[in-house]
Amino acid sequence: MTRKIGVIGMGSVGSTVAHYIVSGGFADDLVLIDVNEKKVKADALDFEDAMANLPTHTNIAVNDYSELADADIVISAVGKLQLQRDNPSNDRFIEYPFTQKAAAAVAGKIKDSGFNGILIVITNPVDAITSIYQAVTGLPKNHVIGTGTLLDSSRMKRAVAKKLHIDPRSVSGYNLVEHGNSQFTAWSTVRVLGKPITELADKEGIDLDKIDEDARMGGFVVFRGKGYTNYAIASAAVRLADVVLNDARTELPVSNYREELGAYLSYPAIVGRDGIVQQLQLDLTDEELDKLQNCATIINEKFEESKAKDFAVE
Ligand SMILES: NC(=O)c1ccc[n+]([C@@H]2O[C@H](COP(=O)([O-])OP(=O)(O)OC[C@H]3O[C@@H](n4cnc5c(N)ncnc54)[C@H](O)[C@@H]3O)[C@@H](O)[C@H]2O)c1
Repeated sequence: MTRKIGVIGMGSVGSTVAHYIVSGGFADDLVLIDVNEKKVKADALDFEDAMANLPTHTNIAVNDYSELADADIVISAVGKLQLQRDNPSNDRFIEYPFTQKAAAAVAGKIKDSGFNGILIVITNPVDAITSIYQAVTGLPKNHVIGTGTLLDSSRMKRAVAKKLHIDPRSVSGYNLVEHGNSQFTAWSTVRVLGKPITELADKEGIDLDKIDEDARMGGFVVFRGKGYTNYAIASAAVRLADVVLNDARTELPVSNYREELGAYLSYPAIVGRDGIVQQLQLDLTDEELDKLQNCATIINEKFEESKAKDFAVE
């Protein structure tokens, strides 16, 4: 069975996603799409020039939506990060006036291609944009997934792991709800060194509030350093794609539609070839439950305000 992935939007993020896919051999066929034809063609040629020195081969098609008809996965990295550079705000909604329209247009083309796989959304503000992609493509809700707080959770793991001088993969637990300012680390879910972190924090001198803030603002620290972020998000998106391709049924904190909260938001789910195959129910503390409800309300309000639902296709 061949593995086919489409990447739409070849800016800093999309081109890093594509490079990771090509260099890691995650797909047999790769479709690259961008309105900036010069850039996407140049990237495709650059990848093909890498092929002779790579361990695996990838077939690459450029700017052809019809190629998505039989793709397993499409990844949206469409965006306009210049808006963030022009208006430094620490708020991912700064891109929304552009991305809501771009996502709706791209989603229409994905739908017209006959694509029937799993759509992974990176474009910010990711929870609201994931809703738009689902509404316009009409794909089942469990087939449209935002990378959500998979990235923020890995930022939290990095901060905890550095404090304890261990591998971030030896930290488990989640940042929840919005890939944005209302997110929070659900400390009741975080375990390390075989214990709940809440039992270790005082003894090890770990300031949980500071790490929570670190995870929330980590992206902006990287952004201020180089004007974009790419490696960590590309790793998260390609991991998610690989979990789908392998039908791995991995527990991941990704943006998925939670019926009881009426929104796409990050909450751990089991992910496999059929997208979100099982939704989890965490035992959160009362304080965390309050934060969760508050974040869900914020996400819903922002989505309503934007009139993004106008993009829904009946
Ligand atoms: N979810 C996350 O954790 C996360 C992390 C980092 C970045 N992002 C987001 O990912 C997106 C991409 O980031 P970036 O730094 O690569 O931005 P960028 O501005 O460098 O690149 C965006 C690309 O999208 C292309 N594009 C725009 N409209 C398009 C359309 N209609 N069809 C096809 N291509 C189109 C542009 O030509 C450009 O090449 C942004 O929205 C950014 O905020 C999300």
